[in-house]
Amino acid sequence: MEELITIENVVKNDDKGNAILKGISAKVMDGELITIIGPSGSGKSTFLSLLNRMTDPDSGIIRFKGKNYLEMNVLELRRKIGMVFQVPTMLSGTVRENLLIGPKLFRQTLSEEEIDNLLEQVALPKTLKDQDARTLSGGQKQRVSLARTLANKPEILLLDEVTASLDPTSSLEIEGLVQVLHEQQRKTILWVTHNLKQAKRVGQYTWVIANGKIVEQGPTEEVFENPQHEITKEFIVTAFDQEGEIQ
Ligand SMILES: Nc1ncnc2c1ncn2[C@@H]1O[C@H](COP(=O)(O)OP(=O)(O)OP(=O)(O)O)[C@@H](O)[C@H]1O
Repeated sequence: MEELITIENVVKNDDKGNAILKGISAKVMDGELITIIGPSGSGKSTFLSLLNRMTDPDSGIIRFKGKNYLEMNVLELRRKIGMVFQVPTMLSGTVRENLLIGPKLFRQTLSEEEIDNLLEQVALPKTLKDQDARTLSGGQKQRVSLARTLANKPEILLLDEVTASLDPTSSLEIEGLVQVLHEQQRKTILWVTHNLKQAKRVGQYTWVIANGKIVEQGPTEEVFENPQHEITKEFIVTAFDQEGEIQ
């Protein structure tokens, strides 16, 4: 299995120089689905934003297939490593126009067949193509947002709380779509979620970020069933306790 992303001792400070991420090292192998969990404010979103160069580390190196991020063209990198956010932002225009935006940056377009195919991947009817994207429901917008990222044919998908603002049904539907992308297209996925049940359900591997460090990483089942680190134990037990089901 190929090593896609290599993270070497990455430090990221806030504007005042306080460390948000305090030396993170990790590897992402081709085809993995990694769920990233951890207490609120621990640095999960900051970590993910470094991986598609929305921001750069203060020290340390991130590599994609061995190449230093800083030596890569940003647009090209974001095309290969796509990101989907908690709140789907639709640009003005139809669903079709929203899907064409990414390829347009590279002077490319999508055939109607490719558009239909993208809509099919996110389980939206073709008939939505001509609808104003801003009139869609929250769940539909998140599907378009996912399809818009997929239009760039990314090798890696970064998902930042993508189901957090959806109702439980839409959330499970998006979850299912992502799992299909992973299983059928072998997409590599890093998925930050505060929904521990979701992290447990979908993850192959799970990383726990606490206080700006990865304090635990391993196969998802092991992390949940037999956490090694005190912070993880407390975090998982407290969360499941609140939901009324310690396992
Ligand atoms: N641009 C910034 N300037 C200053 N502080 C920041 C900035 N971005 C993030 N932080 C701080 O860094 C810490 C980590 O934030 P981050 O959003 O990465 O955490 P998180 O684990 O994703 O949290 P949550 O689960 O609540 O979304 C927080 O204390 C946050 O206030």
